[in-house]
Amino acid sequence: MARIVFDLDGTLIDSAPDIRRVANGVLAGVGAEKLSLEETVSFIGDGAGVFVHRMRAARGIPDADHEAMHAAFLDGYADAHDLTTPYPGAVAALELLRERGHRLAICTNKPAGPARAILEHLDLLAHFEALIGGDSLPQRKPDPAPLRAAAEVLGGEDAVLYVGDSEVDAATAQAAGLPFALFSGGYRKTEIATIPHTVTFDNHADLPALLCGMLA
Ligand SMILES: O=C(O)COP(=O)(O)O
Ligand SMILES: [Mg+2]
Repeated sequence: MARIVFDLDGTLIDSAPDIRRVANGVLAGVGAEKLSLEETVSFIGDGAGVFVHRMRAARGIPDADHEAMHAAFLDGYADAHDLTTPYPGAVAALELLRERGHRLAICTNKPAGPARAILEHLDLLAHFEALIGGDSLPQRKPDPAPLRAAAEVLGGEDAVLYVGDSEVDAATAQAAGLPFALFSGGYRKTEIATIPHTVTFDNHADLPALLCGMLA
């Protein structure tokens, strides 16, 4: 048995199209050019505030506009659901892990409200006993505190594994001293070989066996 903590965006769900739609609504509000999907993906990973900062930088929008754009972004984020899908095999993998008695949690840099809302919308929230978002603690990933907090909420003595898709997730697991499973098909920005990981996978159907191997 293990405590298995998952990242969310780019790991369990392909949420970039919804994030892009929200971002483009905010950009339209200030008369700026829209983001491509590739740009959107490249801005994801460090939470909503950093996302807004990166999109402003890309469009030359001044710091003075940050507060209003961040607020508008969070507003739209609250029900950004329609274009988001779980990765193929992810739901079955979560179900199997739970059947086997593992305890699951989420540690994401997405704000906790939108993270909870999208999981509820996809009927996945009940799989997770804990959810730590990018705004749940004063620290966010790659600080190890949110990952440790997610594991602590699960409680018990079982081993803790982290599953994620990005450089930030790898750094977080390293800082926490925990094994890390890297999904190669998410939103990473660099080559797999340069991202520290214990195992890597490109198909969620392989995840239960892989995680079992990490515990052996
Ligand atoms: O919202 C973000 O920037 C990142 O979200 P993630 O931590 O679930 O990948
Ligand atoms: Mg991610």
